[in-house]
Amino acid sequence: MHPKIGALLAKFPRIELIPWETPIQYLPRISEMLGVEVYVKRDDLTGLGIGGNKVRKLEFLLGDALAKGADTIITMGAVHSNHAFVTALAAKKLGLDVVLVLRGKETLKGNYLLDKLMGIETRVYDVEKTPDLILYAEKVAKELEEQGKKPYIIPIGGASPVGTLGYVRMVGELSTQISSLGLKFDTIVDAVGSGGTLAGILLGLELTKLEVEPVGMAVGIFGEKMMQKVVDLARESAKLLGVSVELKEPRIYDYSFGAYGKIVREVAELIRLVGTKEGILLDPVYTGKAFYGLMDLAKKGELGERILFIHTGGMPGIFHYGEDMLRLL
Ligand SMILES: Cc1ncc(COP(=O)(O)O)c(CNC2(C(=O)O)CC2)c1O
Repeated sequence: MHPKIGALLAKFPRIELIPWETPIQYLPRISEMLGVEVYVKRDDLTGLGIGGNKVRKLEFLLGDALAKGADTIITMGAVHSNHAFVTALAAKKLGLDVVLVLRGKETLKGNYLLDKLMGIETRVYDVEKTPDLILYAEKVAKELEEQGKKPYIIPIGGASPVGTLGYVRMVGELSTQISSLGLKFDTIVDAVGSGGTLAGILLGLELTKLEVEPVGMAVGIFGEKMMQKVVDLARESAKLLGVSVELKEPRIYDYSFGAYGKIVREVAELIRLVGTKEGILLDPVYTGKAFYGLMDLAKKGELGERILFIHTGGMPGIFHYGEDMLRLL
């Protein structure tokens, strides 16, 4: 762990949910296809339940919830939400109650099937966008308070200054890994949904002075608001840490293929390619779109000679949308 990052984060309550460092893996056959070196940081292997990037954020978010005496966790997402399921599983593991406030159709596939299998309480609402759920989540919190419970609301994707510390810590872990491997990366690429992961990477790179350019691949329609959210989150986390930093806007590209959650043939083909070439499974909502963007830009020479992809998990999405993808292949 980078000493400066370790020292800064030591003052925040953190529950260890990831008992190891996630590995960095070279992708020889994808690298050969692209003519540049591609590595992947296996944050799909963070280990709690379905793993993924949210577990890093939850170490600090659930640490904060417990420090504040919470007994019930509320969070939000689409019914296919990786974040919602892994939050619920971590909360249950820590002996906390949990209510998931979700949007969409109750489909017993992927994460929603896991929610039900684990006996997690879900409230599903027919709203357009996940932020529309905030009001419902606040109502659930009020209802719980009237029952004498102490609820703690985790925002969509865990995208808050406290949650962002999870990816500041990831960069602290990464910096010692790459110096012992003697590797220097030109770019670090991740999927952008609620923006917290990229925000943490942005701040972590600034604090460690690691000379790697962060590049985001937005999987929802990307607009100026998203960029602002990433930079604001990084700034608020810096304030939380009590550090003043100069933060440059990262490059963020729109690889949503027109809409968040839209299942497209190009990504189904990409998932099959990476799966059969490297034995690594990507998902159709997040990491498949982000890796498509990585390959697209790498072919144009826009990501440098050595690229690190953060595999942020999302496996259940393959089972939620598997039939849709098969019909496209
Ligand atoms: C597998 C996977 N990879 C990347 C991301 C994007 O991370 P950020 O939300 O931190 O930008 C998600 C998010 N998922 C959300 C969810 O509800 O699951 C927050 C949107 C993800 O699940």
